[in-house]
Amino acid sequence: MSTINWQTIKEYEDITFKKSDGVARIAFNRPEVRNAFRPKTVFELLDAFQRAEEDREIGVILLTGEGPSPKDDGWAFCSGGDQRVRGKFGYEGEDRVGRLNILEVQRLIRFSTKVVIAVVNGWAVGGGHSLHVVCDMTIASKEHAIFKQTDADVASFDGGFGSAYLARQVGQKRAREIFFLGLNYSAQEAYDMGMVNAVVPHKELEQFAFDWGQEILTKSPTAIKMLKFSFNLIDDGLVGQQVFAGEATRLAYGTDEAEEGRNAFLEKRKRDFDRFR
Ligand SMILES: CC(C)(COP(=O)(O)OP(=O)(O)OC[C@H]1O[C@@H](n2cnc3c(N)ncnc32)[C@H](O)[C@@H]1OP(=O)(O)O)[C@@H](O)C(=O)NCCC(=O)NCCSC(=O)c1cc(O)c2ccccc2c1O
Repeated sequence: MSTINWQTIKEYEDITFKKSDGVARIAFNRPEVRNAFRPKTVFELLDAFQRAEEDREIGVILLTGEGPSPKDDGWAFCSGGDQRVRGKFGYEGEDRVGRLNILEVQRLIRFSTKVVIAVVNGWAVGGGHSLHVVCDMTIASKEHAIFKQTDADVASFDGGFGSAYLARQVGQKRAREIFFLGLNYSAQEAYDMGMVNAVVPHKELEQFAFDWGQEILTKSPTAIKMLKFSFNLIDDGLVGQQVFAGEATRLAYGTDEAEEGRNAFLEKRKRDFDRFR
């Protein structure tokens, strides 16, 4: 068991962002509304995920929710879009622009070169459920995690990762049940279905997730990154190929052969790749 020493990286209003020994922790911080997100929350998430992506010390990102609620002690990972600010064209901030910008967060998680783990400490509902789905792994609180897909209740539908990728995890029949009925599922039920990796007593949840992070950090970062994009590739089409190929290009840039190509151009001389055949 490793000691956690969270240090705040940046202060935000709707989220918290900390790191300790190579592991970042990004958490929703609106526990009074079960950590529902508004556009401001999402802008802050985008900023934190981008910072975590570019921080070379960080190899693993935990996504979780602050809690419990000061109102009633209820725990939440995330209850999806804040329905109080939903307009005709999406979720509105002070500028009144309607946004569905949580989809950008989903893409950052999906295409992150780091391993992203959902640490589900309470309700994972609607768009919050979709976020756990898109994370690389999910660790759930035995006592407090509840998985529920309410999209159809509020006339919304995540037709991307939230549903289609969920079906990859739990199978078509179960995924349709989750969306069409909107039932509550415990951590153990979610584990049995294949959408949760581990069920952990609430008090040990964060330490457990942090320890998994430490284990992942002992492994080759290049291998982990290429494995993640290999897992993604079959479902991500040409974009998946682009992401995977981008990392292949990065690896190629590190070779003497690539240096010869660049140097010959810069030195205005004939390129010579003979020694690389
Ligand atoms: C999450 C719950 C099941 C929890 O139930 P519980 O009984 O424990 O708690 P309360 O219902 O009393 O809630 C406490 C308090 O929080 C407020 N609240 C909870 N969730 C939200 C929310 N999402 N938005 C606004 N406010 C919320 C609740 O009103 C209470 O406030 P008080 O003032 O009364 O104390 C239950 O709360 C629940 O079902 N919540 C709603 C879940 C939901 O439907 N979420 C939206 C789904 S749609 C979505 O998230 C979504 C977003 C996107 O951006 C998309 C983009 C593109 C495609 C799809 C998208 C999408 O589907």
